[in-house]
Amino acid sequence: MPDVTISHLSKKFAATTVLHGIDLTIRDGEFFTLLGPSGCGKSTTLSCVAGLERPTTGSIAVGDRTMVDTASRTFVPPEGRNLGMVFQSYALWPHMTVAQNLALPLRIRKVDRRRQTALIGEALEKVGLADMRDRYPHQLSGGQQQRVALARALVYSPTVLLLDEPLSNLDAQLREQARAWLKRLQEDLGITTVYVTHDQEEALALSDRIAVMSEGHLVQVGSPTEIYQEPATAGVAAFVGRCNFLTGKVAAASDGRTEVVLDCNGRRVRTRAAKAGVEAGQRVTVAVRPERIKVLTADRQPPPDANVLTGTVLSSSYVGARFEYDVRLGDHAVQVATGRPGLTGEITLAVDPEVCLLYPTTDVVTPDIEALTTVSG
Ligand SMILES: Nc1ncnc2c1ncn2[C@@H]1O[C@H](COP(=O)(O)OP(=O)(O)OP(=O)(O)O)[C@@H](O)[C@H]1O
Repeated sequence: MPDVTISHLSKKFAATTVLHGIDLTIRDGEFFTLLGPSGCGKSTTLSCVAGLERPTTGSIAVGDRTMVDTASRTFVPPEGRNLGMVFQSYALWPHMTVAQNLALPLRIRKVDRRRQTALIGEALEKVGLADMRDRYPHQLSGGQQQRVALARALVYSPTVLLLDEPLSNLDAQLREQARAWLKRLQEDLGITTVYVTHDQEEALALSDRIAVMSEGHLVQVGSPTEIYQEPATAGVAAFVGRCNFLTGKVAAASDGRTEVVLDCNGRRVRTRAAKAGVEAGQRVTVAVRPERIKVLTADRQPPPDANVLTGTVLSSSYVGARFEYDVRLGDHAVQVATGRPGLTGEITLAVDPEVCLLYPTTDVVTPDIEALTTVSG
């Protein structure tokens, strides 16, 4: 299976630029996800790969085949690209059976009848629907319709699979099952896959690598663990998973550690070094995931290097696998996720400097203590 190489891809709609020079290589056999909030340009990028949109500038190649290059005025139409596509609306023809729906792309490609029957059988086998070929779409569940759409994208052996929010019409439980199934299928087929979603959990669960997009730019490209544990910006930390943000001022910065005086309670905390480097006196944002904050009890001593902070529990909720607490820290609140039930009143928190990420920005909104106090009564 080939790589997909996107170079200097820009797209304007009238006077508005929605993609600003995207450079990206999606590797052979990779499950690659474009992740970002609504309107950031994920679908437009995918549509440019599919040939449904023409870039304003830039080029896209699949393997060594150039699909579009604005410099040399090359443009291969969608039907000439041999890419499989599945969209949010499965777009199955309601008046055609499953087999007839799958036959359509084969007829367009002038595959002979006998070969069509064999290919349709194989594709339905792959998605586990071999016995449903004569059903109409309305006789199938949402999950089955989604599989038919996938089978239709696979039936002509595309070189790359392009999936635009294909699971978003399924209910939560079905969606999780479909996610696991899709991941296994993609691995079995080894097909290079470009997946578009705004659902960060889905992206983390499915992908080999993720590109986080914001306002037509790529902000970070990395494995799910890199994106979650080493977010490149406070914006990525906020978008992927939950995160606490505390603002403050750098007191001292030395190799590997930075000391920050927090605005919320005037306490000094040690953090990791900022990626971009910071100077004493600079305003910064400290970001910590809720599950990285440890709750100390009498029998549990803080690790030697940890930041130790006291706070007051404002509210708690039980979410099945863990308890979540809103904890007042000075005039701010932080979220703490832990297995410990029944925490109330004043508690002591330990935070390893290694899990305190530091960003030279103060642009992330911190939780409003008034709102939390009101909610908790
Ligand atoms: N045909 C079009 N004409 C004008 N503007 C468009 C067109 N298609 C997309 N846009 C604009 O381009 C921007 C990016 O849209 P795009 O659909 O790529 O975003 P997205 O990240 O996929 O969002 P969503 O998750 O909501 O689908 C948006 O501001 C959108 O309004």
